[in-house]
Amino acid sequence: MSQSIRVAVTGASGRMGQTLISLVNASDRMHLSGAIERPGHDWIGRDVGEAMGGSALGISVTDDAQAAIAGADAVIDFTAPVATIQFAEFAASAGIVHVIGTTGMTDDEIAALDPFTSKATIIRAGNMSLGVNLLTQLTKRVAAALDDDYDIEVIEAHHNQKVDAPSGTALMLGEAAAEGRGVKLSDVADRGRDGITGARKKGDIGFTAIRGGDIIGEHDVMFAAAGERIILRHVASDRTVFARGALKAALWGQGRAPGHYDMLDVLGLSDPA
Ligand SMILES: NC(=O)C1=CN([C@@H]2O[C@H](COP(=O)(O)OP(=O)(O)OC[C@H]3O[C@@H](n4cnc5c(N)ncnc54)[C@H](OP(=O)(O)O)[C@@H]3O)[C@@H](O)[C@H]2O)C=CC1
Ligand SMILES: O=C(O)C1=N[C@H](C(=O)O)C[C@H](O)C1
Repeated sequence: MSQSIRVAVTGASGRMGQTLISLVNASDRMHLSGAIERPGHDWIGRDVGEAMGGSALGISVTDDAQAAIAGADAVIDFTAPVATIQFAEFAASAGIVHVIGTTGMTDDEIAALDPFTSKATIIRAGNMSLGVNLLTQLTKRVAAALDDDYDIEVIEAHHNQKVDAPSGTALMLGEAAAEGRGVKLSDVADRGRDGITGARKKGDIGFTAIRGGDIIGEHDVMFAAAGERIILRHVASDRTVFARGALKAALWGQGRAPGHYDMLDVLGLSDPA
């Protein structure tokens, strides 16, 4: 049997942080070596299992991210863009795997990861579930098969605490649709309709974001034409679908050359070169 890998989790108190810690703890292929929160957080110094309302796990929550990352084989990070860039620097110094689920990163923030990809094995995706990654491939195929008589709309729904829109997943699906159509998403994205917008521009890819209650994550890609609509849909009803993908990525990255990968690489769903 291969050795159990050491995993540090950032944003330990967060929705994803807690889901990840539970799954890492239940895995026989990895164990929790660090639980990171920001300085001043009231979990700092507490046993993370107890802070989560369960039994002790023997790991105290720390605000020393650099030390926790240096003592891990992989860091799994679902936090916020500025924090993620800092964690990538620490992952590069340690030469380990950095699994990034954080969304809402601007193009400049994504580019800020570049210097670290020569030393860290970065695996980043706006959605780590198998279902959504498969859906991106289906979206690309359908978009390639249809002409622009079919208006493409991406509709997403999330809980009322989500801070970024459109969701990372919606942008992945929009990119896939644009790629299938042979256009650049930045040239055709319509991201904020309000007021007298005028008629829909042919060829645009529209985005709509719903926020409410405890919705975990729902995404539709609609292809709407005169007389018919095709709707591709993914519904997440449990955050473990994202966490399972992240754990898979942490394992896949072990021994892999430094670089910037995505979940299609991990899942073997990338198009052949
Ligand atoms: N790729 C995917 O499959 C998925 C991605 N996500 C993304 O993951 C991110 C987190 O989502 P979620 O867990 O719901 O959010 P939460 O707000 O529940 O958790 C975020 C955590 O990160 C912590 N954090 C923020 N900034 C820092 C920092 N500078 N240093 C250390 N910790 C920090 C927060 O601490 P504090 O409370 O003190 O701010 C909090 O504990 C979002 O970007 C979300 O879109 C979510 C689900 C799936
Ligand atoms: O913030 C969330 O909750 C989620 N974020 C990701 C996104 O922005 O797409 C993935 C998932 O939909 C949940």
